[in-house]
Amino acid sequence: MSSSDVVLGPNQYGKAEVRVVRVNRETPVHRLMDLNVSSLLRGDFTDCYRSGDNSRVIATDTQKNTVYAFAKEHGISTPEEFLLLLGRHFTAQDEVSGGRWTAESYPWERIQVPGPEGEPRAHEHSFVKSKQEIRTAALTVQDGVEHLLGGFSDLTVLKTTGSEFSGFPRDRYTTLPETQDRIMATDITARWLFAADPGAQGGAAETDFDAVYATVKQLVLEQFALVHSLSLQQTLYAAGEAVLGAVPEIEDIRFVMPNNHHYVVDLSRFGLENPNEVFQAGDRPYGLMNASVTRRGAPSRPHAWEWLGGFC
Ligand SMILES: O=c1[nH]c(=O)c2[nH]c(=O)[nH]c2[nH]1
Repeated sequence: MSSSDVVLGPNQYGKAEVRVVRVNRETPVHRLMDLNVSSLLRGDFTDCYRSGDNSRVIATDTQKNTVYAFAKEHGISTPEEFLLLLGRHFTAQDEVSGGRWTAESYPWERIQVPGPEGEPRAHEHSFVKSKQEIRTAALTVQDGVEHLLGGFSDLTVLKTTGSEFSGFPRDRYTTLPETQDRIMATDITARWLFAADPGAQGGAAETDFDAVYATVKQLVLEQFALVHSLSLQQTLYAAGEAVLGAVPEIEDIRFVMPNNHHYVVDLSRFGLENPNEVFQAGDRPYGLMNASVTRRGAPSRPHAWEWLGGFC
């Protein structure tokens, strides 16, 4: 095979998992942002891969330093806005035509301490990590277009009733009994695509990313609780539909939901009844639901989702 028979395929490179903690000390009530940021650049880096020519390679170390310098110079208001700053900075450079910038944001809450009258108050500079879920953001710039995703991972929820699964086809390998009452539990990972260029031309100022985040999380939790579920798929769709109905800035929301099975333990061996009270929490295997819920007619924007493991 001659070297001309081989070509470099799609590629990106950069610094993964830059851990940056930004303290805002403008007032005695400090604010804290704790992020894990990755920066991956795209462009014509063929000569680097094929002949070791680094003359167009923005060092991954420089990318890391830029994250820290931007945290100082611009602060970190929201993960989405921080990624927009990074993406625009790098794509303004000749060598870079696009890229992918991602962030995980770890939530900290103020520690509650007794106030002067003994009532609880939020401490100014002491925090406790809140473990409910991790907020995420991802910005992809491809062919001059920005694709911005908000999201969260591992929002673990469980309901002890209000979930059924029946009516499915049976064949010689089907053993699962139909159930009208079961535990339903999942770790919800979601990403939502903002309508084209929410960050363009002052658009970032118009989109309140924190408010969108709070609304999406609340709606997803509400639907999980309130929908009498005939399947996890149905619950997933209801959550997506509620979000699209309430948040005009979002045009597509995608979920990854494992079905964290809970098996009713057979206690009849011990002469005991078990009317859905004692369960074995399953580990593996687990059901897995991946789906997107999209506005009809929304433009297809596959670049937003490519290489973002798990989302279809
Ligand atoms: O909500 C569910 N959806 C399924 O597709 C499925 N399949 C299964 O075995 N249990 C369940 N539960």
